[in-house]
Amino acid sequence: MGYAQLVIGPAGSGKSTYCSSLYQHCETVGRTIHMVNLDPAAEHFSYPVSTDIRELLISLDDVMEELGMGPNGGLIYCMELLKLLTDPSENHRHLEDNLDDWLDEQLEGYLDDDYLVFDCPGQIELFTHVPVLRNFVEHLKRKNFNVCAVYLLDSQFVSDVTKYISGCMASLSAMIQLELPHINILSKMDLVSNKKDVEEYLNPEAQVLLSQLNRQMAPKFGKLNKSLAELVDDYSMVNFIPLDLRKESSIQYVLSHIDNCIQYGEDADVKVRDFDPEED
Ligand SMILES: Nc1nc2c(ncn2[C@@H]2O[C@H](COP(=O)(O)OP(=O)(O)OP(=O)(O)O)[C@@H](O)[C@H]2O)c(=O)[nH]1
Ligand SMILES: [Mg+2]
Repeated sequence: MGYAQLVIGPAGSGKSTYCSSLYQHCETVGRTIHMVNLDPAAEHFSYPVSTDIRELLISLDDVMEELGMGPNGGLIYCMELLKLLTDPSENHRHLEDNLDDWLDEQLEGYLDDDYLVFDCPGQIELFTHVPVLRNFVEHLKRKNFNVCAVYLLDSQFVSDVTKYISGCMASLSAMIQLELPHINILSKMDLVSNKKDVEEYLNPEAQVLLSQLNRQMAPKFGKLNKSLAELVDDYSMVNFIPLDLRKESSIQYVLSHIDNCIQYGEDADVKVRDFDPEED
């Protein structure tokens, strides 16, 4: 049995920074995690990468140059290639392996109880309707991994109810597409000066959302607002944990939620030193 976090969320929401802080935190408390880069466009890392998808892929630069694609379409193409590589062209001969074979090969390098953290690209298509990430997850599950989706949303984007709702919808579509245990995180809390503005969205009441939406939007949206507020309420898992990377206790809190989701440490003798939240 292995354990894995799939770190997803919109571009720039703080996924790689979270990965790096998580890695440092685990070093501090004497816990081993392995970092996997799934972003073909990534260039610099502030954590040691133990598995890197760029070894398998042609680089995003090549795709953009050879096929004349832009960065977003190019990246989706890169990720889709992982599945399509049954017939690699002359130029792409090193792409013969498909994703599953590559993943198998990589996973052989890990031990039974290892804990992997996958830093994903930020193209929202990848976890809303392009099947590649879903297939990837299915394969991890077949390999006996307990996987949790960790969805990051930038706290700067929940400053009002309409932005909050659209953030929820994106998270919800990832939840539905991936069908994984799912933790929502509100990232970059250090940038929020008035915590009250954000607090009401951490665990919101449908009624409050509805009245705020109605106040802000034209009357013709009334019916839609009601449905949206109910939807967010029905999926009561659409709530958010705030994350402030300056605070070890905040990282620890988020990590313990995720661990709980994937049942990490329930039966294993987990080597975690006692943690003192006062250290921040
Ligand atoms: N103040 C602050 N800035 C942050 C935090 N997390 C990330 N950032 C900044 O936000 C920007 C994007 O962060 P990344 O970690 O690269 O975001 P990402 O989600 O990996 O981005 P993509 O991989 O491009 O989708 C960078 O400039 C980071 O320095 C945070 O907790 N606080
Ligand atoms: Mg990143």
